[in-house]
Formats: sequence, C-alpha cells, structure tokens
Amino acid sequence: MIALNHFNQLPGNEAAALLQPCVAIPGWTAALVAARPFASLVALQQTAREIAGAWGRAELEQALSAHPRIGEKPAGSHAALSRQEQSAVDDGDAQLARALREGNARYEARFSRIFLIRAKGRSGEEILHALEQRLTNSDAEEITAALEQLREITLLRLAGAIGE
Ligand SMILES: NC(=O)NC1=NC(=O)NC1=O
Repeated sequence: MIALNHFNQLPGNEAAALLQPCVAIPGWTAALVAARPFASLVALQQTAREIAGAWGRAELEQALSAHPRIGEKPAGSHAALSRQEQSAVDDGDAQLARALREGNARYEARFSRIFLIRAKGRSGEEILHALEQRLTNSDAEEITAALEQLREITLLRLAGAIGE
C-alpha cells in the first residue's frame, strides 16, 4: 500500500507496475497513470471506474488470463491477491469444492470462458448461488454481469494498493 501523493509522483513505469496486479488490461493501467495527479482517493476511484466503464468483451477476455477459477488454488502473477479474495471459500468443504468445480465446468461449457465473480466478502455458498443464477443469462447479459464483477475486483485491488 502506498500513499496517494507518492503514487502521484512516481515515474510512469513504476506507477504502472503498481497498478498491474489490479487487472491485466494494460490500456486501463496506462490511462489511469496518465490521469495523475489525483486530488483524492475518491477522484482516483471515480476515474478508475470511468475508464473501466469502456470495457467490453475483448477486455474481459484479456483480463481473465490473470484470474484463476473460483475454488482453485490460484497460481501465477496475481495468485496472492486471488487467494486472499477467495479466503471466505471454505476449501475444507469437499462437497462445496466439488459443486464449484462442476459449476465452473458448466459455465465454461456454456460461455467458453471462466466464471468471474468478486469473491471478496462472499462465502462459497453465495458464490455457488450466483453461479447458478448467472448460468441462466443470455450471452450479452453475461458479458455485462462479468464485466461488472471485473470492475468490482479491480477497484477493490486498487483500494488495497493506494491509500491515504
Ligand atoms: N474466477 C474468479 O472469479 N476469480 C477471482 N475472483 C476474485 O475476486 N478474485 C479472483 O481471482
């Protein structure tokens, strides 16, 4: 976590490196770095959400490369963040783990990409329920739903990276 005024003054490449774990969409990172300096954390979050508002299917698929499946042991560059976000998913519950694996597989068969949800603050059961609900979405509805979850994850990670 670094302070906002420190973030405002970082060289561009260091500021971008700090934002990279928030989401694997370089265009978002570059635009947020270019929008500095921010007068407040609220302004930072507002600008970050506005930039993310332009995301579509292409950005969703770009970002999914950095998100492990729900319930899987995350590996890769954002693993620590994913593990922390998914900490409420009780991986000791074998039945829940199996249901999540089956749900993920059904979702991937239906939408040809992994199921994405803002896991922080959600129990495994809540995630499973959301998965079941979203399986009934049309393709267009599900792109919208998944992008909103991606924005929530991104903004939560941003709030964790830059503070007062
Ligand atoms: N497939 C996922 O939904 N992954 C994730 N959700 C989070 O909140 N963090 C993740 O890595």
